[in-house]
Amino acid sequence: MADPNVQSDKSTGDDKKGRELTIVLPGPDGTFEAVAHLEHNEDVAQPPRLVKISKHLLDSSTPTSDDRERETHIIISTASGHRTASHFFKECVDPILATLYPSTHETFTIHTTQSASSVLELTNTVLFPKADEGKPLRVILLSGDGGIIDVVNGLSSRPTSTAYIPPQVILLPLGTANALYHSINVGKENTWGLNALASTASHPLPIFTATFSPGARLLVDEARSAEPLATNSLGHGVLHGAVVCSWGMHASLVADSDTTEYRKFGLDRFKMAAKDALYPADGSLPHAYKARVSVLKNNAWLPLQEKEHLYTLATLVSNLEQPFCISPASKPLDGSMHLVYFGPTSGDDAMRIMGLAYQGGKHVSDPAVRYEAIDGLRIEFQGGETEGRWRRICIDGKIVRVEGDGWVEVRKEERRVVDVVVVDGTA
Ligand SMILES: Nc1ncnc2c1ncn2[C@@H]1O[C@H](COP(=O)(O)OP(=O)(O)OP(=O)(O)O)[C@@H](O)[C@H]1O
Repeated sequence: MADPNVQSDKSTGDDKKGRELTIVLPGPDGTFEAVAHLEHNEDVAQPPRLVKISKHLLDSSTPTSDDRERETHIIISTASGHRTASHFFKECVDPILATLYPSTHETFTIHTTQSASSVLELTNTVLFPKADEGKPLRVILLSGDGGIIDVVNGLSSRPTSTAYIPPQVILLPLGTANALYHSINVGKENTWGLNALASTASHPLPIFTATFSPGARLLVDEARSAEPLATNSLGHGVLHGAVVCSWGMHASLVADSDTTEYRKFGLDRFKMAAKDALYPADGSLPHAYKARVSVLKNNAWLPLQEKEHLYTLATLVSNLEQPFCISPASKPLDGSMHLVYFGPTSGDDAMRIMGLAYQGGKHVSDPAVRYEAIDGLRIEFQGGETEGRWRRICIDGKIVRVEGDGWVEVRKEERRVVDVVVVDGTA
């Protein structure tokens, strides 16, 4: 899927070969276009550098649209990924915004995170009230999946009025995995979301709701403390997601690798934690996770026959990292939910299966893997796991520990609380 407004220049000198990126951004009023010349970082996990930005007037003298009505908020999540969001904003995003929106960019409000709860607080206190009174908002989010999930949860936490307008969110992938960004832009050149800065096309973000039994706690501060969840009218804990709900191997490795120490290794932290989980020091097999697992299809809950499990994952996206295709049948923002499942096996076999996911999602054809479209997933522990570490559920990177006889139930959510800005009308 090539974007005609994005060019990778591979014809320059050897040292820069393949590292240049040119993005043509149509001015929002149709009278000019901005051309941003960038240079990719040698480390592909690091954002590009803006070399030059120029502006060209177009022949058309009739402005096509004007986006002055949309109030813009910029969220810089300082601790996401390699902690480069602030630098990338100052050196790259801000000059592009100044060129695209010369008369309004100074009115854009910049929010820089101060703590792990900053995005949720901002959403609750600023974004939700404005959206709920019908103010069109644009949110430029420099973060990983955690940032958008906090926005989604903040906007979903209260009933909305009839005036509610879903904020438009522009995702700039400054986190580690950036699953949502890479799934929306699968197969395209990585522009770090910059081409979306000039787009007004958007698509509703499909989300799911995870409901938890009483006593379930959100683990925070590297699992040093546990907090209660927001609750629904029945008093059950609730968390919304747009990417993944998992239990077993995937949830454990996300949880175990979410420490400052592991985070220094970027994406490799997941592989390092996977090795630790799959090859226990005493030489035993990976843990066989015990619970009753059911899937929701056509309004009926169907229990799996297996009583022990290794990998249980429901996802709304295709890619959990850019090269890690967990669900090849998922199309960008299509609202489908897929189950990826396999039972207890050796560390080598689990690594082999996961390796296939890095080959364009070939694992789904492996006989050991169950892969199907579902509408929901339920996990009931029924006292089968006495240790809390085997009852950790991952919702888009957040970890919730469920009680010994507790449960979690995940369903696709009908509500749409944010729209994601897309380019060319395609997701
Ligand atoms: N100033 C800050 N101090 C403490 N925590 C912060 C601060 N800014 C952001 N955070 C937290 O850091 C975490 C960053 O998560 P985020 O998902 O954005 O990045 P990531 O985990 O590197 O990427 P991904 O989820 O895509 O793998 C979030 O929990 C966020 O609340």
